[in-house]
Amino acid sequence: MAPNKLNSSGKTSMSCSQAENGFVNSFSLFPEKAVEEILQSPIQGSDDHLIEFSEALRTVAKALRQVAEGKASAQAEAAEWKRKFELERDRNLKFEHTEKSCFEHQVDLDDMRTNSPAKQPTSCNVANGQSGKCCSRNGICSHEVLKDGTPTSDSKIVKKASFKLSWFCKDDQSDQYKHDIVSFERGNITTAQRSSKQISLKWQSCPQTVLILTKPNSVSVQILCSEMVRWLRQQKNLHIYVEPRVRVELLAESSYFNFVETWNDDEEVLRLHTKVDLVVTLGGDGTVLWAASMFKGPVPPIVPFSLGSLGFMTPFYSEHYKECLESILKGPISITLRHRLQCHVIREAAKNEYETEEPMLVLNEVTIDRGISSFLTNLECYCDDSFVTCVQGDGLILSTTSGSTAYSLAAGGSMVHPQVPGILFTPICPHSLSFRPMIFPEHVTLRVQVPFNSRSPAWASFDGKDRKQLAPGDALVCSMAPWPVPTACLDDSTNDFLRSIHEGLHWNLRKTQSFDGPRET
Ligand SMILES: NC(=O)c1ccc[n+]([C@@H]2O[C@H](COP(=O)([O-])OP(=O)(O)OC[C@H]3O[C@@H](n4cnc5c(N)ncnc54)[C@H](O)[C@@H]3O)[C@@H](O)[C@H]2O)c1
Ligand SMILES: Nc1ncnc2c1ncn2[C@@H]1O[C@H](COP(=O)(O)OP(=O)(O)OP(=O)(O)O)[C@@H](O)[C@H]1O
Repeated sequence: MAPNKLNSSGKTSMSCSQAENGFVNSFSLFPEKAVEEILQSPIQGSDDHLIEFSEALRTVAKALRQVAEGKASAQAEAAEWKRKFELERDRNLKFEHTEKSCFEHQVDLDDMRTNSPAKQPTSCNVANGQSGKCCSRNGICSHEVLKDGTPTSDSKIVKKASFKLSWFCKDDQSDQYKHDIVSFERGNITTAQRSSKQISLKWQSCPQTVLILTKPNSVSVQILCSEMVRWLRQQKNLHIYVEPRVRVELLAESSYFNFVETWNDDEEVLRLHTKVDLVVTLGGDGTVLWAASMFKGPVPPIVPFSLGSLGFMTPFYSEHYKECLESILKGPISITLRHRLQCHVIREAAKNEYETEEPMLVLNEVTIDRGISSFLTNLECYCDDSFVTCVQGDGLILSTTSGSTAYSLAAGGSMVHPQVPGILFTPICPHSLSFRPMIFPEHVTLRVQVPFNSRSPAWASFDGKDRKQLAPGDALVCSMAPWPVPTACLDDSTNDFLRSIHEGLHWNLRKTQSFDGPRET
């Protein structure tokens, strides 16, 4: 239930208006009216006893008020926990149901593979009939994330390459998984070893299918795309998927490209992750955002080639595409797991929290702004039901760390290494001198609510696209999505990130001060 809905049910002190950036007026409860009435009447006499008595009464009234406030807030909290528990239980029941049907589906697929051994990848345990045992504790196996072996429209089984993700550190060549170690020995808490090192992807069977996504209306991209398709087919014998628009372009060039596959409807796009081993993007950052937006669930590894003006997420040079793809197809690949945010728009008219529109997944950010309205936006923000602040200004950006170099940066937010899991909370032109940007940890749920008394609606946009109006009473709820976007690194996450801000932004570029001058003696 929305915090303001809790308020509107109006049973507790938490329903007080949050005037002035949410400072709660907690003096709305007067549990002992009788005592108050006595106190309201001015003390006429100057008798010491009378004064003492009235002070004692004041103390009693204060204590009673505190007790009543405490009780009301405990009741509200209990109601909130009960509500959360019920929602969670419903969700789990739904989830269990979905899991069960997925499992049954997977069992069917395993059966199909067992019955047609020629179609099984050789090096994968799952395909060898040990489903569920292939993923050791030392990494993440693709079969846990990407369900493979979905039959295509012509009933062929598409083999999906199996891979393993593991932590990798430069000075340790062993494939061992590193844990975050918290030691409680002798009461000392230490983090002895950090796990967040470079992530490495190792193919366990060869990639078979590549999806190529291209920036539209670019001749250089079109030329590179047809060259790359030929090379991948002739030299690597891969299955190639492209967008319907691109297939038309390729066929206009030559009927040779008849082997290139595409899709007919959105349903097929939703199943793409079950067929595609690798996604190649030819364009700028916008094309990477486009690629990510096509996958509403798990995302196959993306290899982003730079054909835009700036490229914060596109480290690969298109001139060297053959060498790059050779080494990517062979593996291992350094990977940046880019976190995404999952956004739900909750309409005031909805009957409950989960009656929402389709969730939107963003790789950069969700922006809530004033749109074409000239009024100040007024947005109430909550973090896990705790009131954060009320944004009064042009709007608010909730950004991933990958998006930290995009709009959030322009609005004054900090640049954050993309491997850091967090949600940036960056105001756009706040009309308050003290509103500094913030970063929340990954586990929180943020809620941005357009107050009922707002002068105008607000507008939400997702990675700069798909604008949605938020009327007074509507809210946007945002949390970390369970499906990150794995992008291949040219070098590693840190070097790629630093190179992008040096080359893309000329970050902290200044002529070095000369040695030739005054010196401290
Ligand atoms: N004032 C601003 O800086 C501003 C305003 C609106 C949108 N944007 C950004 O544009 C993004 C949409 O990109 P698009 O290419 O579809 O639109 P676009 O074609 O308008 O390009 C926007 C610019 O943002 C850059 N960009 C995108 N993602 C980036 C990232 N993660 N790090 C650094 N730069 C990045 C692109 O390279 C491009 O130069 C939005 O997600 C938003 O972050 C920025
Ligand atoms: N396959 C695609 N289909 C439709 N639109 C796309 C596709 N790929 C990219 N776009 C859109 O095209 C626009 C430009 O793409 P992109 O940012 O990759 O190129 P760019 O503008 O040349 O790069 P840069 O912003 O670095 O100069 C973006 O808004 C993006 O969403």
